Amino acid sequence: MQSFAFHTTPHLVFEPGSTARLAAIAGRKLGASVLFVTDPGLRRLGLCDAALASLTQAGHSVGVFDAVEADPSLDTVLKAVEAGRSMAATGVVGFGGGSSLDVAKVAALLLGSGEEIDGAWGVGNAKGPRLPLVLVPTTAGTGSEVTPVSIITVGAEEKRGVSSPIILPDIAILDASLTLGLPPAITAATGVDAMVHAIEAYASKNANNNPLSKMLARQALQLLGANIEKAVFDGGDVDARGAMLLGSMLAGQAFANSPVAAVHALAYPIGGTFHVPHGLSNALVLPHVLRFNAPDAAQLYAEIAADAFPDLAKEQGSQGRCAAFIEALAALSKKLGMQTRLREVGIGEEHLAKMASDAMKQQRLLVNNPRDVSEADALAIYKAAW
Ligand SMILES: NC(=O)c1ccc[n+]([C@@H]2O[C@H](COP(=O)([O-])OP(=O)(O)OC[C@H]3O[C@@H](n4cnc5c(N)ncnc54)[C@H](O)[C@@H]3O)[C@@H](O)[C@H]2O)c1
Ligand SMILES: [Fe+2]
Repeated sequence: MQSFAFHTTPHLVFEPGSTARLAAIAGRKLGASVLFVTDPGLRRLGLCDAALASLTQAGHSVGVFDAVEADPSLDTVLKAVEAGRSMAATGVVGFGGGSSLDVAKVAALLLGSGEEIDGAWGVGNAKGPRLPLVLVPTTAGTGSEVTPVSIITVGAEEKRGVSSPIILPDIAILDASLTLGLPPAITAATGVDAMVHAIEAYASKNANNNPLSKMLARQALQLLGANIEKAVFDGGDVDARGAMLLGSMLAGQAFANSPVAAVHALAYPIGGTFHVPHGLSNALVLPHVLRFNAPDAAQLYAEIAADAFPDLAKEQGSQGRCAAFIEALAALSKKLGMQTRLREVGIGEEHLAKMASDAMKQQRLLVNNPRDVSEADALAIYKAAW
């Protein structure tokens, strides 16, 4: 049997309303002075209030850094670190979507170790130790609360990653009540992102592809497939919201240990350059990348097709079931009201060549793809998606 290693967040709490008990759940881990990292929209909506009250009532002094933007920049990370230094932070809470969680992860690393970000980019280069870290996701998408990855935008358009088990948090708190007001478009995009994590983890060619990730990916697809429409069209359905949050976490655990591939590699130039939300970027290329991969991955896609879409169990043969799976994914994006073509999100055809060349920089992801992708292949995929 193939050898593998598996890392995940050691302490998980899944309970609606649990952020009101954040300080009790964290115990003494966070120390006296807590840097709370979030975004301005969540602050305005009052979603952070229960968590903040819990921390202050437990006697922590709390500094709120609420300037995280979507696809956060390096500048934002450095400002968060500065805020943490000026209050002598002893612990960090990340509260929000993937953007806030990713900033909190790197801030905890740089504050704890004093290392420079330049030496931490890439896989396994962070030195640590980091400050104690608690993450609270408010979208059901990235799974960042259980991944060793932080994605930061560097310069005008390059998305770069820090990947190291050191930035897995001590605790992840999954409170589905926080996601009840997540707008339909963000619910759809983040939900599809989670589905892509499960699909790419399952079919990953990575040497560490392992049975735990495969099992988690399938369970994730069952939860996400059965609940994504309910969550988008009836956002107040707490059971559907809980299933999406759990599904995104399971998909996160899967891809944290069996990494994502060409869908993400081709999505990053769309998000980085054109500021299209991460989940939508993935959805735009998803059917086209899967069609490209099908000659080498039909069997794998056929294995998971009925997890996401139970009706596909009736499709006979792996080729037919794979093709039906890809069509069902394309139809899902449409049903959820998402744009389905690159031209619909304002990308001119003249940009496709540069995007294909940028996608080639994501070799850390492309090496995991079940089929080799050349720059010409990437361009053909973008053209099909245009
Ligand atoms: N670390 C990882 O493993 C990983 C994996 C995938 C993606 N990412 C990164 O995560 C980022 C995307 O994160 P995201 O998709 O979660 O979105 P996000 O964090 O950028 O948030 C998107 C918007 O949703 C709003 N929002 C979030 N939660 C809400 C709620 N409960 N109610 C109302 N509004 C809410 C935010 O205020 C924001 O305006 C990208 O930078 C992407 O590259 C990281
Ligand atoms: Fe993603």
